[in-house]
Amino acid sequence: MTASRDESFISLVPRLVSATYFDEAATAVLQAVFTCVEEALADSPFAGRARILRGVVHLRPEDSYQRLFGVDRLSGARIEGTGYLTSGSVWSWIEKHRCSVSIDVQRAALRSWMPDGAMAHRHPPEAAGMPGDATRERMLGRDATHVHVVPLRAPGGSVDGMITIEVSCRGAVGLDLPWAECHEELAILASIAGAFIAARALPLRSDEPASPDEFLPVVGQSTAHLVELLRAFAPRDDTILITGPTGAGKSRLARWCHEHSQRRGQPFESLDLLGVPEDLQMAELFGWKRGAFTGAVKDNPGAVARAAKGTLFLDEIDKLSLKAQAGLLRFIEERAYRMLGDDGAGERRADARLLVGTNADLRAAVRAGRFREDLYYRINVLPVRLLPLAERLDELPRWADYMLNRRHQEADGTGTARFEPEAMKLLVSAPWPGNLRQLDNIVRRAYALHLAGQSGLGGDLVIQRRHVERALTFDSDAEPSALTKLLWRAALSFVNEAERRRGGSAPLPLELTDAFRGMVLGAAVQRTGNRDDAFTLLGQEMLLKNRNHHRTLRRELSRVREVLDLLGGEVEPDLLAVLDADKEP
Ligand SMILES: Nc1ncnc2c1ncn2[C@@H]1O[C@H](COP(=O)(O)OP(=O)(O)OP(=O)(O)O)[C@@H](O)[C@H]1O
Repeated sequence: MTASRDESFISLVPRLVSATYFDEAATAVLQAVFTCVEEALADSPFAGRARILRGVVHLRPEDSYQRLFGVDRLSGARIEGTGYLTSGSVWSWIEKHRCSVSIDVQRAALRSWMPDGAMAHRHPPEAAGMPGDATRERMLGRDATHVHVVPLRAPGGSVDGMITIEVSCRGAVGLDLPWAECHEELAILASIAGAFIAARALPLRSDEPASPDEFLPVVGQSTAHLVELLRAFAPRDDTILITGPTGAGKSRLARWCHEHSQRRGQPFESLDLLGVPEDLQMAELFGWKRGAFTGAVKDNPGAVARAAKGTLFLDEIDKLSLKAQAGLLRFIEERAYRMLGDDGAGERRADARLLVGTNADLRAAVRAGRFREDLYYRINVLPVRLLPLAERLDELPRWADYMLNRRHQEADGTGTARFEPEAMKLLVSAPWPGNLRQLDNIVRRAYALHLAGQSGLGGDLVIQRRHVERALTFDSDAEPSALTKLLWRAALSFVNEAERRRGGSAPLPLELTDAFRGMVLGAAVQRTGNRDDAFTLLGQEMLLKNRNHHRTLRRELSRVREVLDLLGGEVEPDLLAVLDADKEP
């Protein structure tokens, strides 16, 4: 190692230790990287012909959060936005193999420097790890003919990000820049950077604080860096994967991304896959032609077509069947799809930007074989994680105030509404497993309790501690809100089906929802194993007293049969067992 390389290594650690912001640390790392590469270039046949254009440090550990910072070598200017992100295929390749890669952009050749130092491969253009044509075009468009990517990884740890160096050397197409001479030193630099940067989760220095708006009314310290990132990601057309617990606000954040993209003003279509049975997912996504299946009485364009020119948010993506995963992958790769039952026109195309949400661990789903690995990497281009409310309590008072005032406006109240300090303290100290959705419910309940105790809506309104206390007591079991959510989803599924049958010979009238009573009774019989206990459990002692419950159960279950006959398809084995038992003499 030369003296100046030595120096840059030695000075790197204290600079990383004293850095308070991510960009300071990234700048220190990139300066050491530039020194290392420039010395290798100076000792090579490309001396004077090859020049470093820029370097980028990109942090993306475990999909939880990201930081991106780059430096233009010539001007020293900070590189903004995510336009310089190396492609998702490179990321998945280095993450999988923990190797550095060198890309000859014009020749579309890729060399992997495996960590054991022994192997170096060349790959044909279509091989895994190679950036796609569009990304290579973009690289060439900014004069980058050679790109070297090093995994950012603390010794022995997982891959937490990558360092990318872009070099311009038009005369070196098909020739190796001196990566062989410097890739090991770069790997050492990256491991020092990994140990200090990834572990410390340094914040981004933000010139302009993220400002709240209609779609994201509260941006506190906890989410400021996330919003910073999203401001960079939202305008791009890449897929954003929003992970986070239920009720944390993923759908709203997706809408925010749409409103901050060039597609704003175009359709925003949201499809929650939890509410769509697996055998209908392809149809809901890609549409169907009349007669494609029983009950398809008229054409339906599907979510992808409805989102054309705009954005499609697919929530609960982990619920996608393997068949629909294959369809979605094809749509992402080729923007092409086929409507169900469309044998004539065949292939259709739609330009829809994809945003996806999930509450599940998609990596675990990939390992378990429930989620396709290739699709995972396709949707995991820009992953962001929304924290549970319990981890952003600094924002809770503002959320509570915002939700209260929104409720007050909806109720046509005049003046302002606020929580007294003791009431707010109680909110901050409560557990929030249901996140923002639960908070919204509590706020609404406390508001209703307050109104119940006074005559009108006039004047300023102060919610007291006792109202919050009572609202929280009702809510002490988080289950009811989960049930409400599921009931709502069932209602949406029902309406979806009714829409599908609109105008057909077998419509879906509202009366069929009465079958729900029968299903609940059936579930209770199945759970308790005994009709008397089931009716007692559901507060029907009167029927038991008169011994009328057998007749009631029979009547309710016959409604269930009616719905099942109309809808067709598979029936849950437990429900089938209850129905069969009812037939027995
Ligand atoms: N930006 C926001 N503005 C106003 N209310 C919000 C916002 N984000 C979340 N909420 C409240 O939280 C509720 C849940 O939000 P959202 O549906 O976006 O969460 P989610 O994470 O997508 O939930 P799930 O995973 O259960 O679908 C909303 O109905 C609303 O009451």
